[in-house]
Amino acid sequence: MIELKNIQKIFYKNSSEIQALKNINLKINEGDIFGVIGFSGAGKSTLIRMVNYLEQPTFGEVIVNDQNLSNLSPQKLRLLRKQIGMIFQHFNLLESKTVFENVSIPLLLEGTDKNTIYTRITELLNFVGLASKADAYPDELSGGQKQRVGIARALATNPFILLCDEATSALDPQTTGSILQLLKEINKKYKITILIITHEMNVIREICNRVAVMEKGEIIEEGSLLDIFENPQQQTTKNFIRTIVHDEIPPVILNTLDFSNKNKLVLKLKFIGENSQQALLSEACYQYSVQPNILFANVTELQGDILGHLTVELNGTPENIEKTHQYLLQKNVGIEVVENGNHNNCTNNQSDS
Ligand SMILES: Nc1ncnc2c1ncn2[C@@H]1O[C@H](COP(=O)(O)OP(=O)(O)OP(=O)(O)O)[C@@H](O)[C@H]1O
Repeated sequence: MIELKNIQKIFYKNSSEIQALKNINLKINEGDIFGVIGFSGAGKSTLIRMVNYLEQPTFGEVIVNDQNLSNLSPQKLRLLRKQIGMIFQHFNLLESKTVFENVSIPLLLEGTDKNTIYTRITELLNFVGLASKADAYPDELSGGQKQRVGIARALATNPFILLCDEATSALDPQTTGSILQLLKEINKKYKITILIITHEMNVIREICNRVAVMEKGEIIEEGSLLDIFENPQQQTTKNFIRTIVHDEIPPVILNTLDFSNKNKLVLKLKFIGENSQQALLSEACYQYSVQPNILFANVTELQGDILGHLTVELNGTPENIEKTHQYLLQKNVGIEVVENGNHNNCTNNQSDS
């Protein structure tokens, strides 16, 4: 559906070069809600603007629906752009036009007749929940309502791709949630592939099925939502995840632990999917006569999957503690041994710092 091949983008400013994108390779499949996350300056906006060729690569190819954009005539590029909708952080509405008029703009530019426009815009305003605001002006709307207008306008020409440029960054958490649900509905109902750029991990968690993490113009990590949350490889990815998944032992608890006592072992356990439902820890402790002392627990929902974090102090003989440890490993529980307050001894599929 969308493919970026060996993309580089260099901006020239005051006789110096800014390498905004370096060797970007990315494939977005039909039906994806694909999220690109990165800090400010990572290159996200430049990347998303490649897809509708608002920004052209210095090197590399952009392929959309099997068409190499660099080979398209200006007329064919204009036609393709009509099929790629875009929404923005600051909505980009015309303040002097009503809601109805703002949403109509793409159809007016196409020369669509008035009756068709009326039917289509009425349908879209109903869909985004703004039928009663058709005659209102943007300054009479809340941020969330303005973004709904932006979404209706982006859908007016029946696009097959929707690009979302920090679409919820100016909204409060509750409004963000409702806009994200609307995007999910659009993806399902109209079968529109969605590419979202954001600096908020919550946006990724709520609706994306695939994720790429960007840093300094490069994609440093990519995978399914569960892959990224379960086994992040890069420090930046881990930092983003920690903005919403709290898996650190609070210092006030950490300071009470005695790491030199051989009859105690502190483990940080990660449960995924079905494992999270099972009483694996209590089974193991019961079997090997070990007393668990739960220090910290947290459960995160990832669009139907469960990711659980549990930090536990095992109390028993060193042999029984080791048997309990091995039992949990065999059950595919992600485990880190916490030593001296550092959980750097990875004993399963973990690679945390
Ligand atoms: N038109 C331009 N001219 C010169 N430099 C640019 C231009 N557009 C972007 N850049 C530079 O390219 C780099 C990537 O910018 P970009 O806006 O793509 O990052 P971003 O991840 O979207 O950041 P933000 O979230 O702050 O918008 C930055 O160093 C930026 O200053």
